[in-house]
Amino acid sequence: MKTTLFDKVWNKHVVAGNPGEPQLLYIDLHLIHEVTSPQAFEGLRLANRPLRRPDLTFGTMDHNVPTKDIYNISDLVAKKQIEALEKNCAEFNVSLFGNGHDKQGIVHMIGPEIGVTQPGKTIVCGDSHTATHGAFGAIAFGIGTSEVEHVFATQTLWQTKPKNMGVKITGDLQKGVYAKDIILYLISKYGVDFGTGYAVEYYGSTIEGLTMEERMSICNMSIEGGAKMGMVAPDDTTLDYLKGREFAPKNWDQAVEEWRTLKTDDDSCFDRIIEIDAKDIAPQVSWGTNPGMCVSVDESFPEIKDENDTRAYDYMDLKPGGYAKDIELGYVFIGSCTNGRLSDLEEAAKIVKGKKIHDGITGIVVPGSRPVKKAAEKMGLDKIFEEAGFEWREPGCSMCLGMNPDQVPTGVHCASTSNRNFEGRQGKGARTHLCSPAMAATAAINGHFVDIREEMA
Ligand SMILES: CC(C)[C@H](C(=O)O)[C@@H](O)C(=O)O
Ligand code: SF4
Repeated sequence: MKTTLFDKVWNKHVVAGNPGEPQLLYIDLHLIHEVTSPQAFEGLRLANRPLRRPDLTFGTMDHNVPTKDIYNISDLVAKKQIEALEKNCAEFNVSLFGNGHDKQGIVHMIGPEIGVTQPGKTIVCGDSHTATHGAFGAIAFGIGTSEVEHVFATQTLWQTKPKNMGVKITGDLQKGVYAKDIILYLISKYGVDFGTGYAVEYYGSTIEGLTMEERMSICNMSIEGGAKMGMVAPDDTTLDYLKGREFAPKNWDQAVEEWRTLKTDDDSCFDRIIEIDAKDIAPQVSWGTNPGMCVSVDESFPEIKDENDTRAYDYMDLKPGGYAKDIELGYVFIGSCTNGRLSDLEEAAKIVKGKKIHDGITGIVVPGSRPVKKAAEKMGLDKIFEEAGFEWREPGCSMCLGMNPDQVPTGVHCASTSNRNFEGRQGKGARTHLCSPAMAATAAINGHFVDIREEMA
């Protein structure tokens, strides 16, 4: 029978349960961070149970860590969570990339970097952006703390199988349009719930032409479109990325042979298909308080349709009919698990090289992981950013969310390469505008958004 990539991976992992009912899945990789693991470890301890597969579990510190003075954690909750993770990983024998470790990074960066994120795996983490790992052709999704405990104890998880959706993107992207614009465009056009109840596979010539880092940016934000999982079928690009990484399979040829079978047989296997022509996508900027509230940079903000829109306009202090270029920016943040990878920093650095950030703009660049930081410094990117007036920081989630000292002040507008623009996301009263690294970098130089396509023409 013809099936999808998703079905193939799912079916290989079912341990118990019948189709149409919740099924027990075997979990190949469990990633953990300091925020959603403490209670799960406590549960194990109280039940006097061991952690079943420490060798399939990897921890990192990301959400709470300061990006300036990394060992000086003044927030008491943050400090407690960081210390708990350290203690728990030592006690349960879990590899931890703790504060200052040379493999430390945002949890969705470390898996691909060390090569544990692989095609055909089931990957979970107590974090909603786990779909990032689906870019490798894995089933990867976020779970809650009680599920984290279940995986600790059993290396399995009960799940109801979602339906299959294909998002087919074909054609060439315009110059100045990036993976981030693809996913923001998709969510703004089809809504923040288009993917609810589905596992989404991104495919088509545009996707095939993207690098792994770009595919990760797209899969990462599947959750902002309601889908718990986003996938791309493995191909030569995937293999090239993985080959030689620390945890890449030792029996490489055999693994590749199996990975080559991981693809959707044909379009008829999907329950729903969305088709997008890449040339229709312009650089995106969000104007409101969810990632679906986005416009093309040259398009005016939409009319008010409902109370959500009214509330969003009030919170953002913007009006229908306005334009992104007129937003008075105060902050620019380049980083996060969506756009804190080397190619994102390279793209932004190309734009700021030899220029100065605009008066009144605070700009910070935060590599998503220590390996990215190191690689960027080797290329001299840190110098380019610093000479332009940006702060160059230590890795972490940073200003993506207000769980650490990096926050946008109340009422200030921030051009941000992160993935969420909810009320208060970057700090109390902060006003977030989601965009690509290139758009954020140009905005920093100009003091407001500009159409990057014109700058590149
Ligand atoms: C703190 C964590 C549980 C949360 C998530 O699940 O995504 C965070 O990473 C986020 O991006 O909002
Ligand atoms: S960078 Fe942002 S989205 Fe990613 S895991 Fe951290 S807080 Fe969540």
